[in-house]
Amino acid sequence: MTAPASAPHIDARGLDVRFPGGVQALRGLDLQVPRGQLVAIIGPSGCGKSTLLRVVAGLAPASGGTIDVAGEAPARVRARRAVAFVFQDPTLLPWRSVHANVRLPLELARVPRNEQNIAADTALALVGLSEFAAASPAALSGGMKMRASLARALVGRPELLLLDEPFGALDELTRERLNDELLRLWERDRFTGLAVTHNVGEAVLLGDRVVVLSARPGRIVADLPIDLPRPRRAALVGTPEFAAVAAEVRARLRAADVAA
Ligand SMILES: Nc1ncnc2c1ncn2[C@@H]1O[C@H](COP(=O)(O)OP(=O)(O)OP(=O)(O)O)[C@@H](O)[C@H]1O
Repeated sequence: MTAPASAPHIDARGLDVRFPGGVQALRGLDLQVPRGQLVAIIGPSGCGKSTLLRVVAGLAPASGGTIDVAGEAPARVRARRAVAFVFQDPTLLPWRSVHANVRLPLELARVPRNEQNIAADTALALVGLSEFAAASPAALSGGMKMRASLARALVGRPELLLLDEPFGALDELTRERLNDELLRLWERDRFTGLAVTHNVGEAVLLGDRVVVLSARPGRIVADLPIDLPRPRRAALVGTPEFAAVAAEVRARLRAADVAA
């Protein structure tokens, strides 16, 4: 069953997550995300951001409330490979070439080999890694590994992309470049995206909205629309309009942290 096009792509209501040891990561979280929207999630350390992504991905169960993705249970969406995850660690398989890593999701989905190759070639070209298709992941820099990881996530054209602090381990310039690349990919595919970040500037640059979580147990304490024009690129970060929006987000984040 598919939800009507007007229904939110992600619909979490009263979401609770309590781990078996008793830690409550999320409490009463309500989040509705329309299809094609890019939402940045920010909050104090340990407030449940990764847990939220894991629940949306169908990798962890909710203990209370409801969560639907495209009108279905998240695990079903994962089973039909409509969701992709990008972590801080690019997790490339060292014994496979870059190309073989990128086509892996299609191989697992038993897509015909020629289609796998075409899609992997396209994804690698989009992230500027065509020349490294035959290389081993060990030959890539940190930024290039992350590009390969992005290409692998997007090779199957997922409806939903979950990003968990993906560029956090990279130097600032590489991070800027990758954010530009991510924005370009989103402009092409218009997937729905949830991006967890610790960086206020990154949240404002990427997000149609910035959702601020409270300290654990996480719930939404601010949901700020970001009305900066698109297409956006990292150069926007230096403008006064950007600085004003970022200052507002920073103030809300500080308030969430102090409330802890
Ligand atoms: N499998 C688990 N079992 C028990 N507790 C867990 C488990 N996973 C996470 N937690 C706890 O739940 C809370 C939320 O963790 P989570 O990783 O979602 O936070 P986060 O906001 O992503 O953190 P950070 O900003 O530091 O990356 C933390 O207190 C964490 O220790």
